[in-house]
Amino acid sequence: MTSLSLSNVKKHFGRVEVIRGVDLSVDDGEFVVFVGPSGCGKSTLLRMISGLEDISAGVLRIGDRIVNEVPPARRGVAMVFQSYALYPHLNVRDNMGFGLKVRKVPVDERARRVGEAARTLKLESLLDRLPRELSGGQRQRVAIGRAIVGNPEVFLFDEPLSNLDAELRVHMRSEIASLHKRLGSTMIYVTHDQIEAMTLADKIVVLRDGLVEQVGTPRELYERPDNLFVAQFIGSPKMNILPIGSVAGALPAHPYRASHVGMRPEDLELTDPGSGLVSGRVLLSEYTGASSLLHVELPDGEVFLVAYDSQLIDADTTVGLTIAPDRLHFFDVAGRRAN
Ligand SMILES: Nc1ncnc2c1ncn2[C@@H]1O[C@H](COP(=O)(O)OP(=O)(O)OP(=O)(O)O)[C@@H](O)[C@H]1O
Repeated sequence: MTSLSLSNVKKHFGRVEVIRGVDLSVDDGEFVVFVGPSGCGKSTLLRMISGLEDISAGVLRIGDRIVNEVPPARRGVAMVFQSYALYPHLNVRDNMGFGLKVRKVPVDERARRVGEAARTLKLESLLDRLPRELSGGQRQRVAIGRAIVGNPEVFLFDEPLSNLDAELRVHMRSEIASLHKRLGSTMIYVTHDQIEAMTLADKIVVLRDGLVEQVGTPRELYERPDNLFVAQFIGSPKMNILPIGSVAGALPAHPYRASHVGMRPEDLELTDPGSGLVSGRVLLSEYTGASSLLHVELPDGEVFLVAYDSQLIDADTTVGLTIAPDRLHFFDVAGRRAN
């Protein structure tokens, strides 16, 4: 277990700067998730922490050591990849023990650590199988097992579940959460999946274009996004945003110098046309089981998403939309949170 910090960390590939000055601290035992649009630098940042990419500028500390120049094997980190990266010709036992063998850990110590990791990950009955004889979820468990046996101070996960089908993802997600609880290790995890980020993270880091947009707990990011980008990135379906001018007359009095107002789909309620904040025409009503998602076209052509109970509403019906005043998110002209 250990803490970790990045100070003004940068990365150039040739003349292109893809990580443009990141400051971040990760506490001992914390589960931190990196999210952000494709190409924003999540994997690059993770690979810089692991030592697979060098650091162009800034300082990376793991524990109280500066590790910029420390080779990957000496950083006390272990990385789990999306592609599993198992050796196809080695069985599960040897895949898990490979790193220990390279480090010349004695045979019985190796066997003990592999046995313990296999028990933790319920792989005991599979130790003699080759990777091709395993399911995707079992392969990923072996990859995690290989990380565990090295007894790392920090686990790094690069989209470890994205090759799995939906059901297995949910299952493995809960396994990773319980692994974190059991080991208490520091973990950094890259994902595209909002639910993974929201459910696993103690702290989410939202990246955009090589910079940190906001760091916070899932609840902080969801309930008080710092800016328009985070407001629209976190949450699915995403937050509806309107220029303040289009609803100014209907908004409750407020002291904010705001240029945009945001409303989460699940905070909106239907009301009689003309009586709410805005009115619009139902374009589409999508039934998703537990709830429906209404697409409502406002007079200026904006389409609002509204999460609604399971009842469907006919297309072309005109509806009013209302929201509790304390559920409104205000943003200033620069896109920063105003309330
Ligand atoms: N070896 C490399 N050489 C040049 N450019 C690279 C290299 N690796 C990554 N990049 C660029 O750096 C930027 C960040 O890439 P990175 O893979 O870190 O993004 P990401 O957020 O993980 O994306 P994704 O979600 O699509 O996996 C991208 O613009 C990418 O094209």
